[in-house]
Amino acid sequence: SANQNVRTGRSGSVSSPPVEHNTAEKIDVNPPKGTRDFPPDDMRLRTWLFHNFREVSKQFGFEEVDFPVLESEALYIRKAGEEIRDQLYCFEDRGNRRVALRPELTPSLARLVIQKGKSVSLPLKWFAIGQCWRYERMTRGRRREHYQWNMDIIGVPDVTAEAELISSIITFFKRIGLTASDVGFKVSSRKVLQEVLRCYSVPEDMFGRVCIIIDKIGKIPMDDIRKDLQSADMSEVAIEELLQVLSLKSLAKLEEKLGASGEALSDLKQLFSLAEKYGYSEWLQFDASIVRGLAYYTGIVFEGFDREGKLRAICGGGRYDRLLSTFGGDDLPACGFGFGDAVIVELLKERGLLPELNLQVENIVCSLDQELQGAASAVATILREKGQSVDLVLENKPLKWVFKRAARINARRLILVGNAEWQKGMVNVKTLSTGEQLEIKIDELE
Ligand SMILES: Nc1ccc(Br)nc1
Repeated sequence: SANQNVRTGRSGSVSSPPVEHNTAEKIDVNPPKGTRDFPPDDMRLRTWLFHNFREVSKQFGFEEVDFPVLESEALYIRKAGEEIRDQLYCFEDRGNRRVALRPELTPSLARLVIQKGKSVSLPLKWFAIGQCWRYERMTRGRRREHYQWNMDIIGVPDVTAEAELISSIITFFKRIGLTASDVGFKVSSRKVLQEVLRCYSVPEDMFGRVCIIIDKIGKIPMDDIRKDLQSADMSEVAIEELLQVLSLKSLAKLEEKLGASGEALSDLKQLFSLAEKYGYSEWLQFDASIVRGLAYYTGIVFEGFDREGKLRAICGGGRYDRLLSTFGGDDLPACGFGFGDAVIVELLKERGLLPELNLQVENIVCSLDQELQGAASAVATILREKGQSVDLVLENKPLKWVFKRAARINARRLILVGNAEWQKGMVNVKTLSTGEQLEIKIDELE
């Protein structure tokens, strides 16, 4: 091009004349409140995390699924007073439809299962990694988006499904260097709550709401908990009995309280027995106070916690056998978990377990003469067609600049395309770790 003639040697070239002064109003270059960019370093860590999510999901025979980040608001309208409802990122679209950025993945999964109906064979073992949203007043300055790994088993009524899901999370923890000394699982069943409420004739339709109230223990004053329980038609006696049962941390004590015939106890006993067989008993503990904050759980619930007690729950899940029928579908037994991308990173930082992840490009290719830029592109193509990664230097740069870039991208080799060598059908290959330099025939490059 005409500009070509005015290029000044290696150091640089004349581009269009500089703008005298920039009159444009500077946009806010930060992402919207509560959201994150993922520049290369952060994106490498996220990719590493998601790779481990995927590897474990594959190891357990799960299939990946995905759903729109935008869903009908109706998926999340549950009357139990959940935080997820209070913080729904919802709006009316241009077609006057009430829609929401998904706050979690399970309702989408339930929707897809119903949509697929009889065309899929059970059990379904599906996993997804998706961005989830909440609209929270920025008073607490918390994030408004995070990525969640979900694994769900649809069509298995036995706690063998929950045992398998917990095993998959433990497999993930072990993969990234965490042990039972670092993290554990608190396990309970909502059937504990159900059995107590039945004893005190609390209406069944209060169940979800009572769970949400109980989940706030430790987050709001106990007086407010008691007031909320009273508003859920519970008597003083029922409330005290319930709070007493929720403080239990041993299955033996639970049996003393509820008797041996209830489903809660048999489910939990079976789960702990299966944990023994899987070899992960040391990771689990019974804790009746665990109810989780989603209204749709109906049975076993569990959450991963850091044993130092500094962080919020790492992950959580449980059985939700009635969710499909709330969407008008036929009920199917279902259980699953959600695992966020934030707390786990905080924990790995705490434990010094964040992986060293650097950009690694095998080759950097550069022409020593501007007439050989095309030749350099040809060399890059040859290497790439052999499956190698190449950073092709795209402008005339001083060698000092090239070496600096080679170091930054951790290139293994520097391929120099020079006139003399090119005339002989060769290039200069420098192994950067040893400094060894060889002239290699282009068709023998590998
Ligand atoms: N459900 C939800 C969504 C987004 C964030 Br951040 N936390 C929880």
